[in-house]
Amino acid sequence: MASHANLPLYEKIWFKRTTQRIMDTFILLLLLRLLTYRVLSINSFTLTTWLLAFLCESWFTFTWIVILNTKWTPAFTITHLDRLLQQVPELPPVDLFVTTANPVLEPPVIVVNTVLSLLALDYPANKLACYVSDDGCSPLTYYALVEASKFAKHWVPFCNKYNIQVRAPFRYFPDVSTANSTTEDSLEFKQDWLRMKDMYDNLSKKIEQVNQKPNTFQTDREFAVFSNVEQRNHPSIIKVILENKDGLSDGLPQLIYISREKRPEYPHNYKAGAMNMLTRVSGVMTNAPFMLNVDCDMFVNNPKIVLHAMCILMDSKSGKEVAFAQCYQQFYDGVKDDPFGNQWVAAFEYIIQGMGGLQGPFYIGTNTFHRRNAIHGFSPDEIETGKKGKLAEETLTKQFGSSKAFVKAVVHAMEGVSAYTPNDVSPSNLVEEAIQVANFDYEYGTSWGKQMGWLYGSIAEDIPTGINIHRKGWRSECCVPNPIAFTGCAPGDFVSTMIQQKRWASGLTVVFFGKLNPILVTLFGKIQFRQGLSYFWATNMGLRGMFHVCYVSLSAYCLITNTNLLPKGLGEWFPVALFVIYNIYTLFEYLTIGLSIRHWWNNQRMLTIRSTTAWFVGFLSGVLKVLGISDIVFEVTRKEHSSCSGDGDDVGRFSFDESPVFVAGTTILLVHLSALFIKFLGLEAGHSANGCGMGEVYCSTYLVVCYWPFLKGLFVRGKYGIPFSTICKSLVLASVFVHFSRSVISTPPA
Ligand SMILES: O=c1ccn([C@@H]2O[C@H](COP(=O)(O)OP(=O)(O)O[C@H]3O[C@H](CO)[C@@H](O)[C@H](O)[C@H]3O)[C@@H](O)[C@H]2O)c(=O)[nH]1
Ligand SMILES: [Mn+2]
Repeated sequence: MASHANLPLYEKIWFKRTTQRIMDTFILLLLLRLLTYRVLSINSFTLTTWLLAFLCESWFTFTWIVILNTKWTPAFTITHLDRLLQQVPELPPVDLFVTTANPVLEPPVIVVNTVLSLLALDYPANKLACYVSDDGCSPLTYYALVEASKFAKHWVPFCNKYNIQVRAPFRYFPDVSTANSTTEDSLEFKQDWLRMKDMYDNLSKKIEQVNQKPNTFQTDREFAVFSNVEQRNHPSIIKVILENKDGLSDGLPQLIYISREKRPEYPHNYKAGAMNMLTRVSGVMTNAPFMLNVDCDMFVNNPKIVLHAMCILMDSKSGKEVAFAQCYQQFYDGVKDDPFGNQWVAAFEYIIQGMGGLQGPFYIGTNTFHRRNAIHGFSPDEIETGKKGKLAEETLTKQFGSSKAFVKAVVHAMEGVSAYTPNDVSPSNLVEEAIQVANFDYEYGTSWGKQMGWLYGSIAEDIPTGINIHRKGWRSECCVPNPIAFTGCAPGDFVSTMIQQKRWASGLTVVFFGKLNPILVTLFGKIQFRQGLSYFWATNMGLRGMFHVCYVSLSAYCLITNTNLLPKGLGEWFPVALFVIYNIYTLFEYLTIGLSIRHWWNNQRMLTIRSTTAWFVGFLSGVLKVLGISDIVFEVTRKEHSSCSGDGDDVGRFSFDESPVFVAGTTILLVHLSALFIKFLGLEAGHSANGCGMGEVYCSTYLVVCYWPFLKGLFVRGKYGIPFSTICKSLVLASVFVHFSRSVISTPPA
């Protein structure tokens, strides 16, 4: 037994994918070949065409190098639970954060299931406190949580007794096979199972009923605080729903509901604001050295996950520099073969795992275990020195705000995990202190959201928050236990997917052009070179969209004007080879990890669609925000009970709305259709000797094939059709493009 004493709690295994390296290099050589062609053929193009093509192709080549850099030295981690329990007899407390913002898009029954799965974690209950932040300030969400806490008194013991794996009831019960236990006490189990199912059905019915008749609340004293509140104008509301006063390890974790103060004239910084508030409120109440953050739809799929994460964060050697352990995101009931390209299976496998071998994965906003000290903005060295020489209280107040209780918590946290002592005052007696730190004016003049915590200014708060942590010298690790730690809800349709993509692109564009630009932080911070390159890739999503649109327009322009972009004749082989090899290779990548050909094609098609629409539009709105011309709001994605619950046959069908994203898409489609039309009818404007060849025709055809769902959308009315106004706008834009191209070519150079 004692032999475990000094063994590491987790191991990191690096591995090599040789085929991948060979193929990557080969594709890189072809890209370089295209670039050389471009450089050598400068005289056969007009200057603008040449310059644009050159810029785009250099950008694509550079992007390819950056991707290689991210993918080439992947690593995964193995955690040793048995060693943890022997080396760390006293497990550290963990605060659990759940954020919700909109009771309509995020139905309370989903939030409740996430919370139930957290309350039922396989970890000493007296070490867990679950904090729910409700930016929707919805009495319904609160009511659902209160009812769920009653159910939890039965649900948690049931899960523990039978060692249930999926502890979110709405995922557990529909799977009827769970009712058949193989153990001896199966009769008892069956009875318990039925009893629990009954209670859960009751719970969801209650929530549903109240959902339909919201005025039921007005009579109840407990809900009095919610009367007359507006979502964007109300004082802080904090309700302690469950308390574990006796500190029982087999009792229930504490459960606290919070809706922070909001005033219409003040920004509340969306999710980042909510997370910072949660950090403070939990600091005042329980101040656990580690915090888990999940979105309201990400329920626990592996009840031992906290133990796995603790193996990483509590490891006495390498664990010390780890600021956060990031678990993968996986989605339940995802539409088959990922038609909207939003399940990210391949991305996690290749990109996030690749970063696992560098300074560590990005912080992706959810399913993350954070070290409180890192969120408080300290670097690993500062923790060491802070422990020795005391930091002046004045400085701390300036940084963290005027709450004495919270500043005390910060100092206490710095003393380290082993010095942790639980708060002897129970949360319900600390509500007043907590309200103070949840109020909107608390952060004025402090460092919250600027130097520490979740960063403000970008609606994609996760990546910059991670950059800010990494640049202080911290590392991060992937935590990938089997079964997977959390599963959640991918956007169920095309419109929400595009909303999400646009939000990411605009948010990241703001980061790219800001203080946390990856090049700057690599030069001036402690971000390792290759990590910096990966961040460069992550934050330039919008810019990639811009270059993509530029290239796509260029190829249409060439068709319309009968000029060429790609080499002709014998030289045609290498763009074709590039295209074919790239596709075979990505297909191979998908097949290797067990995905289907259909899945691959859907993702390829969506890559083209989203980068030329949502990323491009996101880029434009990000630039407007950087220039101070307009602001961006966080649009929450709709979460559904089951993404397949939709309209039967229509699952996976593309829906559209009036968003500018679809104007961009429709315009591109119309432009390419006209270009092909012009080419085949021989209506090109110019008749230069250097006319366009087959390369441009292939490009346009490929694009139209990718855009097939849009083409269908042109001829359908209703939800699955492109709105008439969008078609009109796109027609105008497309005509302007065609007309402009033709007029350029017919005007002889001065
Ligand atoms: O004002 C707000 C807006 C959002 N949220 C919460 O933020 C979370 C993420 O929002 P969601 O609409 O689900 O966005 P996704 O695109 O699905 O989320 C991804 O992208 C976000 C950044 O754009 C990250 O914050 C998320 O963690 C990450 O999962 C949800 O729990 C929301 O309730 C708030 O708490 N307050
Ligand atoms: Mn989400």
